Amino acid sequence: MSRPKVYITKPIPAEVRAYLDQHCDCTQWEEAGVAPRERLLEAIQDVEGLLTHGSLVDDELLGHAPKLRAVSTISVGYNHFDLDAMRSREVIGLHTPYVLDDTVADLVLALMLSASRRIAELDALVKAGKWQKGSSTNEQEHFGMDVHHAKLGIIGMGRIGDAIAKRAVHGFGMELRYYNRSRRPEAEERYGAQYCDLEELLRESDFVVLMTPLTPKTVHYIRKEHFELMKPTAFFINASRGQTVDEAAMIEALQSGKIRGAGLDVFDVEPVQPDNPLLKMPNVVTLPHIGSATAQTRFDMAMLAARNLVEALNGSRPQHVVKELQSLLN
Ligand SMILES: NC(=O)c1ccc[n+]([C@@H]2O[C@H](COP(=O)([O-])OP(=O)(O)OC[C@H]3O[C@@H](n4cnc5c(N)ncnc54)[C@H](O)[C@@H]3O)[C@@H](O)[C@H]2O)c1
Ligand SMILES: O=C(O)[C@H](O)CO
Repeated sequence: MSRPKVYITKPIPAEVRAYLDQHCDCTQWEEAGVAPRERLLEAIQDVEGLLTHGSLVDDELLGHAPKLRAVSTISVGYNHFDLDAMRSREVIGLHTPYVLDDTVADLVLALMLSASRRIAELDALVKAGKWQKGSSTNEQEHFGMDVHHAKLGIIGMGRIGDAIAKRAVHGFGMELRYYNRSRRPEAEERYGAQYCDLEELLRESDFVVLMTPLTPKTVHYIRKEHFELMKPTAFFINASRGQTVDEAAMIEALQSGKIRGAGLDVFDVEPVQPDNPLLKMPNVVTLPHIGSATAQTRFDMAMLAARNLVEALNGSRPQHVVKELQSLLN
């Protein structure tokens, strides 16, 4: 039986490549980063499978790959898939749920703690030699806000939301509200979480965490009117996608003191532009989209994505097809 041809759009761990080589004829982008669009379009003319990370999979790309049957992304988010184009060309899309939940949840807690206890700001102060003699953590200039026993609101209570809830409630004794597309009785039972509407969540929470996927319905999901509902002492944490928030409205809310601070792993434009006002705000913690970026978790994601692709190409029923394309399996 002939082996399916696969293109890999970015360097992957040797062990994952060795696994793929057992099942497929692979070609890989060997340089740093991700294959640039033009090179990618040239490379996929003959392939049946694509292993990728964030490359836009749209009608143009699919038109360059007439034999393509499956695209497997090394991410749980798949907002870079044009689902209509994939459905109409019968190309299956696969992603990597579950394996990164704990790692991303750890980072969300780190953002909450860093923003509210001013870790990055005060680290910079100490390193700049500006820790004045006589000042101590008891002095008001270094005060922050408590995370423990504060009120947390999670928007998008899915796999990662659940892992955040576990840490926040069981570890930090936080009081939890959540807003989700549908109610999650198991989260209510496990964490004493209270389901409420978005407005109540924003009004009541000391920390608002946004964890929805980016879909046509969640573009600028959190906007000016939402920041206006939040407490002036509240922190806004975004580890979903930059476009789920109206960034200009968030900047205005931070500049005018409508909210106290923010912890951001994602931005409207990535890498974030150097002139973005968020980068000048001491009350905002900024990270370069590293939610899942530990060596073990990135390895697990790459291996899962490779297994997903092999399953899809060898005719067995793949487990991690994105839900909008599962009808292609029937
Ligand atoms: N910063 C990072 O590095 C990083 C890492 C992993 C995931 N993410 C992002 O986090 C997202 C969530 O991942 P997950 O595995 O928890 O996904 P998930 O599907 O398990 O959870 C998402 C939740 O959001 C809810 N939701 C969807 N649309 C909604 C809407 N319009 N209103 C209210 N709720 C809505 C869903 O019902 C679901 O419960 C990913 O899609 C990705 O964009 C970011
Ligand atoms: O969606 C994901 O898995 C992360 O954002 C990494 O890209």
